[in-house]
Amino acid sequence: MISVQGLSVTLGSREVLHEVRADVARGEWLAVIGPNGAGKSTLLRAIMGLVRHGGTVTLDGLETGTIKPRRRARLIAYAPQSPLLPPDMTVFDYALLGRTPYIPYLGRESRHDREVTGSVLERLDLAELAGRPLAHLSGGERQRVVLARALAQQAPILLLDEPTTALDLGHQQQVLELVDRLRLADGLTVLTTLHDLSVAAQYADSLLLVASGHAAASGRPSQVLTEALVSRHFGAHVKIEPGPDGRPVVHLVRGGP
Ligand SMILES: Nc1ncnc2c1ncn2[C@@H]1O[C@H](COP(=O)(O)OP(=O)(O)OP(=O)(O)O)[C@@H](O)[C@H]1O
Repeated sequence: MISVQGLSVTLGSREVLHEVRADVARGEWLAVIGPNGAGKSTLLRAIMGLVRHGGTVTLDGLETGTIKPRRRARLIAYAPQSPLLPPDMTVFDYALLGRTPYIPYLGRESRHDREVTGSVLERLDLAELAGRPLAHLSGGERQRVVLARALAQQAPILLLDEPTTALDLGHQQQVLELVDRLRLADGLTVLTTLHDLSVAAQYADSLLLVASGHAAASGRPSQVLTEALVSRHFGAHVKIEPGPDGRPVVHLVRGGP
């Protein structure tokens, strides 16, 4: 569904990504992990066509450069890490922007568009805030509104850049479970960056470890999350054990590195 081949990005005079390769099959969840500044967000932005890049990105077999914007918006939804939000726009109107690819030129949103938007807000605990201007939200509420807009788009590919950083534990679980349910029910293909390695291992089918702009490792969570790789690329001293479901859980070891 998503195929990235030989992807390189230069920002300013620095090559931020070098020949990165990634494949995500329909209905799969790939989590991109890696230290700060590794190039994770840049990878997502390149897949979205928001930064110039070398190499190819294909979505559902189509090279991104050849997809018309409206078609692309029906194919892929993207929730950036911290987008600029129009302060006076209400939560509902902002989430409704996700329906733009379905609204006819010079037309208005349909009842169905409003229903989809309302249902996404409901599922993200935002229904009560629907009329609130974006400037009057907490950081975690803002983050969920950005996600609501992406989910309202109902695209089969979902790109989420650090979707849970500002969320409390309950809302983290709510968001990740919702994405997982949509993936299992509708065959959504999910690519997300995640800083919490245990969470990434728990939800994703496979992990891509990006370090200094290179794909340093990829595969099943237990193949990528080894103490040696985490120590080498994150400079962290950790203990990794299988959790109750057999997937790796990463513990920080006090006193290191
Ligand atoms: N416009 C720019 N010009 C030059 N360098 C840039 C530019 N934008 C980002 N970078 C650099 O590109 C590198 C990759 O940034 P990116 O945001 O992709 O990292 P990341 O892995 O998502 O990091 P984090 O975990 O901190 O969010 C960083 O070193 C960053 O400083």
